[in-house]
Amino acid sequence: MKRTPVAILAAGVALAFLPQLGLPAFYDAFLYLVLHWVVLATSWNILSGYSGYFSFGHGAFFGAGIYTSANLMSRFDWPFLWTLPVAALVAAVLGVALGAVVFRVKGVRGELFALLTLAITFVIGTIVVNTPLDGGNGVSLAAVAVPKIGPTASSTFYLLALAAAVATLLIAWGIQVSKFGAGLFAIHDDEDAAEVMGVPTFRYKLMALAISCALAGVAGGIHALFLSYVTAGEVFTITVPLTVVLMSVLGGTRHWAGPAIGAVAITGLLYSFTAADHAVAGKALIGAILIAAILFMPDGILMRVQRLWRRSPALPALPLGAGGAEGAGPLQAHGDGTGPVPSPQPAPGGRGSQAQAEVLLRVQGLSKSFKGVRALAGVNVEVRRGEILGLLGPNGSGKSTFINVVSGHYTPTGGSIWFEGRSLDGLPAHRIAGSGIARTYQIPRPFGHLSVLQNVAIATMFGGAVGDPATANRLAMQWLEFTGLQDKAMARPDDLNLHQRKFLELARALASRPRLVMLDEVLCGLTPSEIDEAVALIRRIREQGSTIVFVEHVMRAVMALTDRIVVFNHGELLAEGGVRDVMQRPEVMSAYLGQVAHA
Ligand SMILES: Nc1ncnc2c1ncn2[C@@H]1O[C@H](COP(=O)(O)OP(=O)(O)OP(=O)(O)O)[C@@H](O)[C@H]1O
Repeated sequence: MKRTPVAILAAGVALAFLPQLGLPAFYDAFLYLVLHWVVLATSWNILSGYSGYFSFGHGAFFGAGIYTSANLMSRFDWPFLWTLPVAALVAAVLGVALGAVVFRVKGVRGELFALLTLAITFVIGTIVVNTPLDGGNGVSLAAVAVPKIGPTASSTFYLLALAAAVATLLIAWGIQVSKFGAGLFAIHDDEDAAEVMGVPTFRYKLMALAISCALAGVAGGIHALFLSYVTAGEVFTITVPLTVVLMSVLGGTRHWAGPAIGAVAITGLLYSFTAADHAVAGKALIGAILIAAILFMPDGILMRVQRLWRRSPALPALPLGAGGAEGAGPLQAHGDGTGPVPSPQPAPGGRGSQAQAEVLLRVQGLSKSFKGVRALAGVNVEVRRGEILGLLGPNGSGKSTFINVVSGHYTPTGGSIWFEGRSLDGLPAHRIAGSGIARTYQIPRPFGHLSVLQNVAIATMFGGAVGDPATANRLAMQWLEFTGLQDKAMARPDDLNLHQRKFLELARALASRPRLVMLDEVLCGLTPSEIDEAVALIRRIREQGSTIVFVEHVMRAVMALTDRIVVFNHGELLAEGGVRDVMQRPEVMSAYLGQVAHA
């Protein structure tokens, strides 16, 4: 069994004996509040810290839990403990209903998402006040019996919050080290790139929101009875979201334990000042600490401590598996069918034999317009299994748009796409990736907070359907060996030069074991010797079985690599055929080569 969950459980069991010491109720109440904020901050972090969708609506879900439990207890005489699962469910359903709408709108990210979730808090608060749920007078729970879990009522609340905190931390840890967590971290850094690499972004965000809300709902349910009298004016405020954001940012949002550390620090400080009758001074001090933390520890206390511990300032927290290279085994000579093994047979349809090869990708009448700009105007293209098809054309002729539409990054305006005989029409990008198509970006788009190894491991997990992060890390290491980046496995993408970043794009594309790879100007910006290296690598990619669509302006690479070319001009197919034949044609010379000659 893994050490972390055992440690969390052991700490939980040890803390459960605290009430046996017979401490004054004051300490029970203080510890209850600490654990209460641990649950709230950690649950917030599961969506907002991991995926980067900063929510200011946590008060709404917490409040939904409070009012669900309060009403079930006061109106329907439900036993307190029975109300907790319902509080979790109501909060989760509320979150899913919100996410199902909001997560579909691409524009609602960042600050817009934060503002929208805050607005939801006030809307729900207004509804609660103006309905019998609260009625404007609040709900009194003075008559509700506190279950006898601990020796006293205050110790019961402490034990309930402890159980909720242990469960929440275990869930947060489990998500962080899982494939699900890796997908959330990828969404955090570049949602569109994550989707194109096979991460089901919509489903993952919805799942994270549902879990986050359910845990907040449980915290709310417990807190309702702890308060014994609840009013909407105190529940549906900005205080809850603001506090959990501060706690998580202080502790560190990229680690399951970060928000808990922040919660302990801030609650402890606030309480010690309140107890000493210096509440205002306490709040001012916390403000100062937060400003200092944001300035000097922008990744949070935990990350800073981890860096000092490892004496490696560049090393980020490792969300995948047991932690980066430790999980990466030695390169397997022939792998298990998912790593970069040499193809036992020559690739079907090498140079000169494409006429007989099966059609892998068929694109018919494909068009794409951007508010009046016709980027693709009904092109028909066939890509044959095993070939390297060059996609050429002057600037703005629609080459990148072709890749963007086929990979699902953009929805086409018209036409149809068939891959291995199956229609891709209407499929989301992650399902297109899952069906065996990978792409690189003209300007590399690595996940900036993840290591080079983790970047590739994500492609292995989602495009390559590897479920276990440790296996994904091992396979990712093989792809780094294949592209010559093995020495950079633990570096951040920011530490790579352009050449290495382009090769990282290639490694990520290959790691999903695609049957079709679309390379968008991978040679752009490279030196002549780097281009030679890349050309050799692309040959090796074809040799190990992939079909390649190759968008490129570097003509010597096009000449060296392609079996056939198609030429676009103004979003239309201008010519196609053998590279030497097509490039001699006058219409191509004037459209494409003419422009290059004048460039
Ligand atoms: N997201 C977008 N919004 C608006 N217009 C776009 C968008 N993407 C592409 N276009 C337009 O579509 C046309 C085709 O662009 P595209 O990037 O596909 O050309 P390209 O052949 O790849 O060019 P280059 O060789 O310079 O990369 C251009 O006029 C471009 O301005």
